[in-house]
Amino acid sequence: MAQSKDAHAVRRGWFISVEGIDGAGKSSHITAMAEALEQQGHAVVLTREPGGTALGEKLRALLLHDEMDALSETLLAFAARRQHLREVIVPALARGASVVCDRFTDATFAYQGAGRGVELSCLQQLEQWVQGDWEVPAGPLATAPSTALLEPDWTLWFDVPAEVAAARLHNAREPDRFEAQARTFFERVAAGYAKRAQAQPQRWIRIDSNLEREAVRAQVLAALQARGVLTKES
Ligand SMILES: Nc1ncnc2c1ncn2[C@@H]1O[C@H](COP(=O)(O)OP(=O)(O)OP(=O)(O)O)[C@@H](O)[C@H]1O
Ligand SMILES: Cc1cn([C@H]2C[C@H](O)[C@@H](COP(=O)(O)O)O2)c(=O)[nH]c1=O
Repeated sequence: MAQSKDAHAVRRGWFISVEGIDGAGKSSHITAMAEALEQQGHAVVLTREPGGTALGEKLRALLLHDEMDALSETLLAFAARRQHLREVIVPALARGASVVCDRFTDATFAYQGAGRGVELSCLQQLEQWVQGDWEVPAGPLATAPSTALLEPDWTLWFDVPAEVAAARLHNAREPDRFEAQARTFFERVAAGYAKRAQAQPQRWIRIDSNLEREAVRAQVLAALQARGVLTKES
């Protein structure tokens, strides 16, 4: 029987991003999430933004430690992202691996957009330039390769009040340039995430991170199981 060309096409893996204000507690769960995927037979690339490539890690050091204006921050975040897509994310998805990314473009909309006040139209233009021209196989949620913006299939958003996050970070480590920001900055960033989540509810998974670590972990697993990313035995 003749088969369509699509029947032989490689399907790409999951593209999952993880977001939240600094101190939300996401790092505590990302490795466990990647391990759970691996245990169920997925090849997984665990990576982060800014970073994930040699250039990206240099840009990360600048972003986290050097003073600069908000537009410079935005441009560096997108430059790191472009290289990350070229070297790591797109090749991984193309060979069928899943990508778990500690922050992606939603962080730029939340931190530089809502936090610093960079214009939405500027962020949207950069997003289109950086994420708009990749050819990757269809994702697990799609029936055909998409020519639209390359963005995560799922975004786990660790939501916690700014004062709880600040209390968690207090004395936890030497603060970087973002972690040293005032509470009001993180309230704006949190509102920025909430707005993004409201605009694209099909992609966003809100995790109530204002709970004991074990309860947060249970929510993460349940959310991924409910969406068929993980099977029940994880
Ligand atoms: N559920 C929790 N309850 C209490 N403390 C927590 C919880 N989760 C994480 N922490 C603690 O809060 C601090 C920040 O956690 P973590 O580094 O995982 O946050 P993060 O969201 O990854 O932050 P950042 O984005 O700044 O790296 C750490 O000291 C961690 O041990
Ligand atoms: C991708 C991205 C990140 N940031 C900020 C957010 C955090 O404060 C740091 C990264 O630190 P983490 O410990 O890895 O969470 O960078 C940003 O401002 N804009 C971005 O696009």
